[in-house]
Amino acid sequence: MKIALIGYGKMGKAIEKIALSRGHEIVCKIDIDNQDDMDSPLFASADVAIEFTTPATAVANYKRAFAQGVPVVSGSTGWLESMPEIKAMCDRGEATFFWTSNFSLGVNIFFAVNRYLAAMMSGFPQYHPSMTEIHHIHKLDHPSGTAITLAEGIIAKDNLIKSWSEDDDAADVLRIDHVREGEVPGTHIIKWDSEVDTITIEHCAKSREGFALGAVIAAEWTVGKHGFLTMDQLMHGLIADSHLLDLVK
Ligand SMILES: NC(=O)C1=CN([C@@H]2O[C@H](COP(=O)(O)OP(=O)(O)OC[C@H]3O[C@@H](n4cnc5c(N)ncnc54)[C@H](OP(=O)(O)O)[C@@H]3O)[C@@H](O)[C@H]2O)C=CC1
Ligand SMILES: O=C(O)C1=N[C@H](C(=O)O)C[C@H](O)C1
Repeated sequence: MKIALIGYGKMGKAIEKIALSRGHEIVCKIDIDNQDDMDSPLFASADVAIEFTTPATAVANYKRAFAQGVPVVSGSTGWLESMPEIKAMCDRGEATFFWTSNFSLGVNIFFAVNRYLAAMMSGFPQYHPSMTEIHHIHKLDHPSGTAITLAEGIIAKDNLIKSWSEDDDAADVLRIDHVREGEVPGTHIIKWDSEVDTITIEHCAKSREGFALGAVIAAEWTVGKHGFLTMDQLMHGLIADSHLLDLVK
């Protein structure tokens, strides 16, 4: 598979390593100083572009790749207000796009566990949830995209929690705190607290390798497909008994 990398930072470099080890070819690397190469025939020759840049630059990159007819797999976070516009482009047949807040297969299992636990908690109103995400000091956005996905899972499954917030502790609100320290790759902790006990679930990434491997697997899966593609679809293809995932959708 011919891959164009858009963004050659921490994730771009981790993805390059995994992609080469799986026999793929990197046909071009776009970074802040050679963005016009996205208009080149070399970029257009890619089977897929993998985009990891910044909240401020991601959407313009997607549109530039779509204009060249190149499908995009992206993990950039902090731009979700533009998601309806990007989805509409896919629905009109103008683009092929795969995005997830977290490509780690382990995190996607964690998403399912989170939804399952939240559904159970609808029957136990004495428990109230809160979330903490911990990342490296270079991260530009908060809360993390992963924390937002986890929060959406809780809101969808728990009858009592109606919204999330970074500063509101009301009974029907899920509070999300963020911590920025050192070079932490990404940790997400959800606590369900009652008067008598606390139930905690946690996912802790040990490195960026899991994100990068998931992004390359998603790119392999995307080639030849069309429209708006999701990690849920990919996870259904990956686990032997996809009925298990339907239980916690
Ligand atoms: N979904 C997932 O699984 C994951 C998502 N992420 C998300 O991915 C994004 C990138 O993370 P990370 O690699 O750690 O960040 P980095 O800052 O290490 O890398 C971003 C790179 O993009 C470059 N860049 C900035 N603007 C442009 C542009 N317009 N076109 C091309 N390249 C550009 C930057 O260049 P320069 O440094 O010169 O500015 C930098 O090299 C973040 O939004 C993060 O939240 C991260 C990990 C996993
Ligand atoms: O910026 C990061 O590093 C990460 N960003 C993603 C997010 O915002 O959820 C995924 C992962 O946690 C690492």
